[in-house]
Amino acid sequence: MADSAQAQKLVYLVTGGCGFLGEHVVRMLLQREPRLRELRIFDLHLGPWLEELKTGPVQVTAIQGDVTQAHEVAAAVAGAHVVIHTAGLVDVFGRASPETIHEVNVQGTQNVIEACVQAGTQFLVYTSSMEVVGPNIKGHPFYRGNEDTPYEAIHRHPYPCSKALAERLVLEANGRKVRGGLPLVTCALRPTGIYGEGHQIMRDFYHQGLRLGGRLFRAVPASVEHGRVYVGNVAWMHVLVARELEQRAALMGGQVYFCYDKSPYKSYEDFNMEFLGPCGLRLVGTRPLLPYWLLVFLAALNALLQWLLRPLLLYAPLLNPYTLAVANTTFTVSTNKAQRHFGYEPLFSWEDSRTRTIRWVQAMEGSVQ
Ligand SMILES: NC(=O)c1ccc[n+]([C@@H]2O[C@H](COP(=O)([O-])OP(=O)(O)OC[C@H]3O[C@@H](n4cnc5c(N)ncnc54)[C@H](O)[C@@H]3O)[C@@H](O)[C@H]2O)c1
Ligand SMILES: C[C@@H](CO)CCC[C@@H](C)[C@H]1CC[C@H]2[C@@H]3[C@H](O)C=C4C[C@@H](O)CC[C@]4(C)[C@H]3CC[C@]12C
Repeated sequence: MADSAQAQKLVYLVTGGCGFLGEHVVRMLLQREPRLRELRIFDLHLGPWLEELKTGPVQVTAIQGDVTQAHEVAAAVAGAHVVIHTAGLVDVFGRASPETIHEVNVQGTQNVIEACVQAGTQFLVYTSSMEVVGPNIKGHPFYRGNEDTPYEAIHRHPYPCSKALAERLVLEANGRKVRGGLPLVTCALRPTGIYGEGHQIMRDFYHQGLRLGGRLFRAVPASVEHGRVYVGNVAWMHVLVARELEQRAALMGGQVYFCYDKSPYKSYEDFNMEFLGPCGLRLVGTRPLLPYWLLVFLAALNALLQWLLRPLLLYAPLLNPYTLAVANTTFTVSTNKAQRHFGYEPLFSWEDSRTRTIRWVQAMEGSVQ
């Protein structure tokens, strides 16, 4: 008992800790980081599920705050040993303005970096995204690439632009002296499309399928591969990186790592059917039912309607020119950098990841099961 009390000395802060990924990171830290004394969870919106965490041996501190407010971030970071910065505005549907996306994702990240420097916090893990690399605006495929694969990363959409800028800030901050004179050690994790319990877009597809009488209609060719990774494995990578950053600062500082596991390479829609199929949905068509030019036209129409209706209401359907381009461009990773640098192995097998996700869909309100 005395040993474990002595070992529990670290204070972690997770920004965005109430989001889809953030909640998994929080729960994973509590399960798998024995050195934790206090876990601070910082988010714009705090979830009620946090209450159940407060009865355990680790002090759980919920902080309602906004990453764009430097003083709120500074107060949350003060005294923390490690910051895991997952907070972000994930918007590829035109819900938020480009300015707001920039403010949250870029200025928010700058605030986190400055807070670490001022507070003397030495370890910062940033949740980046595959979109920092691609797909690019030219629609070039990225086929089973790794962190060193040459690729023309050019973006126009506010979300990938903001993630790329924020990632650069984090990597450039590696080595800066924090209060007390020690160097800041940073790194960035780049998940591909995350899936698993709590995934809002999976929920949207499921409900859309139910509304369409248990059917979804194929829009993307089955040959287009889209990288996916299970949320539990992404969370586990964050926990491992945070743990190893101190011991392997010279190797890991300033590095980027794609998040990967054993999830199969498939098209976005075929991959979703791995979970939605067993829950009673059917994907109609072995080839896209509509020609590509018509989808491009519908996506452009949606963008126009969004613009026209903006003064009256928010029209933000799943299909727009950007989401169509992403879904239609092969982007998959094949790498072992995380295994080589910090011993990462996926914690959840593909079978486990699939079963857990199916159970979650089945438990959803309105489920056909
Ligand atoms: N979902 C994916 O497929 C995916 C893939 C790659 C990278 N990412 C990255 O992972 C991170 C988490 O994404 P997610 O899918 O869990 O999204 P999410 O929207 O579920 O979670 C983001 C969290 O950040 C919080 N947040 C937003 N603005 C904030 C602000 N101004 N101040 C404080 N908190 C704020 C939100 O309240 C939310 O809880 C993001 O940085 C995202 O860019 C996500
Ligand atoms: C053409 C439609 C017919 O069914 C399908 C549209 C699917 C899109 C809504 C999604 C296809 C690829 C997704 C993105 C990808 O998985 C990676 C992402 C990175 C991450 O940082 C944020 C989420 C996302 C942009 C994700 C969003 C939804 C898609 C564009």
